[in-house]
Amino acid sequence: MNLPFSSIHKLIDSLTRSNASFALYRQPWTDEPLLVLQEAGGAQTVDGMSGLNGKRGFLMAPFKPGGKHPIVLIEADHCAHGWESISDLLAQYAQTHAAEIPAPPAGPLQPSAGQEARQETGGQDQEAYAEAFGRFIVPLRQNTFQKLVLSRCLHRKLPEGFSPLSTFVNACNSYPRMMISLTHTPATGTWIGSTPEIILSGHDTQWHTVSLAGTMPMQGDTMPDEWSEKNRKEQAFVSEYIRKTVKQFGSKITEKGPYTARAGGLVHLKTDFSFQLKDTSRLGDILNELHPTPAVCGLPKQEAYAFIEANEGIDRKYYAGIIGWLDPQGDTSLYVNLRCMKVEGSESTLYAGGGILPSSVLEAEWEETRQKLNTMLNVL
Ligand SMILES: C=C(O[C@H]1C=CC=C(C(=O)O)[C@@H]1O)C(=O)O
Repeated sequence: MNLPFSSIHKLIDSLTRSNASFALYRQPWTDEPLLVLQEAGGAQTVDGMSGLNGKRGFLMAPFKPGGKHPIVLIEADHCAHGWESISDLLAQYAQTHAAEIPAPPAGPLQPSAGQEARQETGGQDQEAYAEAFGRFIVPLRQNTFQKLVLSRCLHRKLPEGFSPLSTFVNACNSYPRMMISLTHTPATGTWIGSTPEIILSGHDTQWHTVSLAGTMPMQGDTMPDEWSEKNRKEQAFVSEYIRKTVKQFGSKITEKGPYTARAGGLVHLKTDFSFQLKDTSRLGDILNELHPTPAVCGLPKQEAYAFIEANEGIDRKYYAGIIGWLDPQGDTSLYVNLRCMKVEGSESTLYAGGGILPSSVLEAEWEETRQKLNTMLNVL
């Protein structure tokens, strides 16, 4: 994917410092950027996932919806696809909203060679992660939980001349299999992500979700496919949960997998679930049951949800939440917001987690989160 004209490039970057609400995204295996832009004001907030029933728009739901992190729906007052139409739309928008768009910062749009400030400014260090791992492993080994997902965050100083749009385009070019997004609303702030995990997609009666878990690094250009017992179990828990949930809502369920699927420099175990829905007016209810799947939370679900909030030691915000286009009358493509970062001022916060079972080993889990964090670090 190429960058748009420099004026549009600067404008998109400036919008991430304004009160505008927009989502720029690219679907897997396409080369076309899509823009959803709300005409004015903060995006609509929705009470609970079921409040999404019948609604249409670009959705950002946090891991745990609540006061500080609302479920947000960007209204599709304007939609465009391809840089040409996006440029036309944004040029018009800039004319009518000139007073609200901050001037671009002086200096180069893209960092020049050797300028990448790979400076860590904090986040969870290995010691804090080890302590959290200790808190998670005890109830797992006591069989209170079957699985828990432990996450961490990493703060990085942004490189000089950092451009959200350049990072978005870099991610599009580096990760053809993933859904890439650059989103901004006053309530959520700015997020950039590169996710491999669909939570719900489809149209009319034909619907799809996946169970994705278990991780190994790519071996050069080869996808490894010798999965450990731990990885298989970890993914089987997710499949079991999804199978049960899909049965509540859908019919004619078919399953394919588990098989090895690539996601950037990593591979995961994946199972596809296809099913039919009689009516699409309750997509919010389905999301309410599906989210958070044991790929990002744990089992039993409600207890794991509460345990993670009390013991993980980080605020996941919109990481491990839901991101994407919701349209009960048209096409829906919603993803779990993984391999993502929040951009704020001169800093970014990157997030990654991994499934912990009683047999988990601290060092291996830390290494896995490090590899997952590299997905976004590599395009920064
Ligand atoms: C929770 C994350 O990944 C999930 C998806 C695939 C594999 C996972 C794993 O192996 O633990 C996680 O369940 C993350 O990327 O932060």
